[in-house]
Amino acid sequence: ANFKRVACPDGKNTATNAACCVFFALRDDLQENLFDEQCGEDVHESLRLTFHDAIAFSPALTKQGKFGGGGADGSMITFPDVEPNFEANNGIDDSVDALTPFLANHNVTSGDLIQFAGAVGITNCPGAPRLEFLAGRPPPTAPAPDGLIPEPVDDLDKIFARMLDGGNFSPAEVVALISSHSIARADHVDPTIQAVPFDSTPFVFDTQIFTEVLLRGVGFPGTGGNVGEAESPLPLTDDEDVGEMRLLSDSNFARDSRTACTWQGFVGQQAKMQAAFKAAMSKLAIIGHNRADLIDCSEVIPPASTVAVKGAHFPASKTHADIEQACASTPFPVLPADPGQATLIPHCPDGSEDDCDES
Ligand code: HEM
Ligand SMILES: [Ca+2]
Ligand SMILES: [Ca+2]
Ligand SMILES: [Mn+2]
Repeated sequence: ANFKRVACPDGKNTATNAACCVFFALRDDLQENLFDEQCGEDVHESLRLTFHDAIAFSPALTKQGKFGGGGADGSMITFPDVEPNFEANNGIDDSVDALTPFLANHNVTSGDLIQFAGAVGITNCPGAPRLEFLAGRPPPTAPAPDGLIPEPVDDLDKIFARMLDGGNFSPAEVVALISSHSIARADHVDPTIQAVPFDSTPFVFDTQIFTEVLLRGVGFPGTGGNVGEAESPLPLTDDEDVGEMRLLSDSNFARDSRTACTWQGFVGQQAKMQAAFKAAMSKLAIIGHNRADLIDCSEVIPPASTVAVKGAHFPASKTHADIEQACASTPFPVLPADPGQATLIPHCPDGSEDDCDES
């Protein structure tokens, strides 16, 4: 092996492989001009885009002689008038529009840009692991066909089959990937409210998503009756501080006998969740490619956030009695409860209620 580092043309950095050099400036540009070094909306939407670009890949379709999509190939960005218009990609155009300008100033492919942005972005989120980043995805050849993105209304048989076909993911790996919903807010599930968080800490990559989705649902934030939505334990809403939303699919993962124990097993287990998410993301990020064809540029990803993360807890007004135990073999762990009445979930990463221009 040759351990000599190459000097990058920027005169500032060295790299294990010359192919990694372009990513240093891209990293700094993304952090300064898109993410603002925060775990805000653009980070969340970039992470969602890593999934929607990658999972649109189907060996099952290829076997039928049809084009099954190119996986993590940047098709979402290169053909912006096709896949972003599919119903299951509603809202993905925000991240496509945000990332596209970076291609003008950085010599990278759209497929590399998407996975790189996701990995860089989540380093702004307390609690998130540092992901692997491999470079060298070729440009996409065509947009993926419709129908390959899981939707919250889909039953679990359908979601598990799609995730197996698309990324060779087991149900346990699907649950690990849902850690991403710890830094996630819905803009399009309920048309009357935007930036509706899936847990009470949408700017922290913690295990609250696994804790809170197991709480008994009591109502809907905004309006009821939306497709793919289940009742939430914390629907309290006040203006921009919209209450928590639960996706029907997340509700099902938490309660289905195939995944309930994996789901509960992440409650309060931050390091275990981080490791499982990182491993599953390593598979997701290279769907449609051979690992051996890519170059490891993980060194360009910033270190993980060192901001301390509060341990798993019941949000104020909730206790162990509100848990709907679904794992048959292991009792739900004992957790502390925040005191007092139910509180609103802040709309902004800095904890304020408005003026952060994040929707
Ligand atoms: C497998 C089943 C999944 C379903 C049914 C699903 C569904 C959804 C839905 C409906 C939204 C709300 C979109 C909106 O209305 O704005 C959402 C948001 C999000 N999803 Fe998923 N998702 C799944 C898996 C994943 C995976 C595997 C990832 C990443 C690895 C991911 C990352 C995200 C993120 C980060 C957001 C928040 C985006 C934002 O805050 O703007 N999801 N998901
Ligand atoms: Ca794609
Ligand atoms: Ca969270
Ligand atoms: Mn959003």
